[in-house]
Amino acid sequence: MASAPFPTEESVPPPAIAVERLGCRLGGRMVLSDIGFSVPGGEILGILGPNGSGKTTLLRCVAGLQTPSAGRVLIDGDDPRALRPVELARRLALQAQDSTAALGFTVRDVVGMGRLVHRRSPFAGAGAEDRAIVEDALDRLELSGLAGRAVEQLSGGERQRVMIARALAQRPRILLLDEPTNHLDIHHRFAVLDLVRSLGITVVATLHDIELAARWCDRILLLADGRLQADAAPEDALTPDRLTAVYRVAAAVDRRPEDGLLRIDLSPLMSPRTEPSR
Ligand SMILES: Nc1ncnc2c1ncn2[C@@H]1O[C@H](COP(=O)(O)OP(=O)(O)OP(=O)(O)O)[C@@H](O)[C@H]1O
Repeated sequence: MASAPFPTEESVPPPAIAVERLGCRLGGRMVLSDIGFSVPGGEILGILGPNGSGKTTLLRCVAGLQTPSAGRVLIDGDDPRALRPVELARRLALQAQDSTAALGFTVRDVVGMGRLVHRRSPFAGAGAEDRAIVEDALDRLELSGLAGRAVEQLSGGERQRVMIARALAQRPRILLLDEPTNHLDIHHRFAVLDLVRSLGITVVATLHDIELAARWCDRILLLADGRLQADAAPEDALTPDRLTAVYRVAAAVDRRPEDGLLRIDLSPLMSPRTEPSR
């Protein structure tokens, strides 16, 4: 009987992202210490943690925009800072929170910027395929009606969708999202996260909405003070005790009886000052 070849070390692909003993010093302070994890291709990883815990810095290290002070990041086995910018941008797109670089352009122009890394030369114009991909990204993010509008004339949520559309137009294998839902109304939160999941690509997203993250992510990294507190499936990472320790809130976690989705109820910790008087 013919047997399948046993995978050798060379034939096993590296994880899409590997982070090894990463440390990052900013302003004379270690804002990330001893962070290690890997992300297999196709996984959706959420990075959660309180303000200032290091989520954006970690995402910037993965994107090759921030040089670590210790350890390393590998994208498909390569150091992102050693790759040519165009090569890195074909593998990985970052949707950052800041959209100021888009000001002065129309929505369609900004989404079209995602195609620049695929041009054969910097002087080549957009081809039919580029234009089709841009229209598809506009349509998916419900932006077709705003395509001719200047970005500065958009609301915060519309602008956020433009930056996501631009990242999608880049057609990356890895998508890094920095708080992709913070300006979005509830319809667009679900729509954008469903859309991203449907792409089947590797995604790393920083998120503040704990329940949304629990339902959407395959795995959660929980950060506090620049250190990893958990790296596990949502139900194992987001335990009531851990949520209380990290976020300083009271937490109850259970599953909705109708569909088994995680339900996370958060409330302020009772202190003598906030306790209602009888
Ligand atoms: N350029 C910088 N120089 C010095 N310190 C910085 C710099 N950028 C960020 N920091 C500090 O690093 C820490 C981590 O910041 P980071 O933006 O990664 O946190 P975060 O978890 O994304 O926060 P938030 O939830 O508020 O967006 C914070 O204490 C922040 O003040």
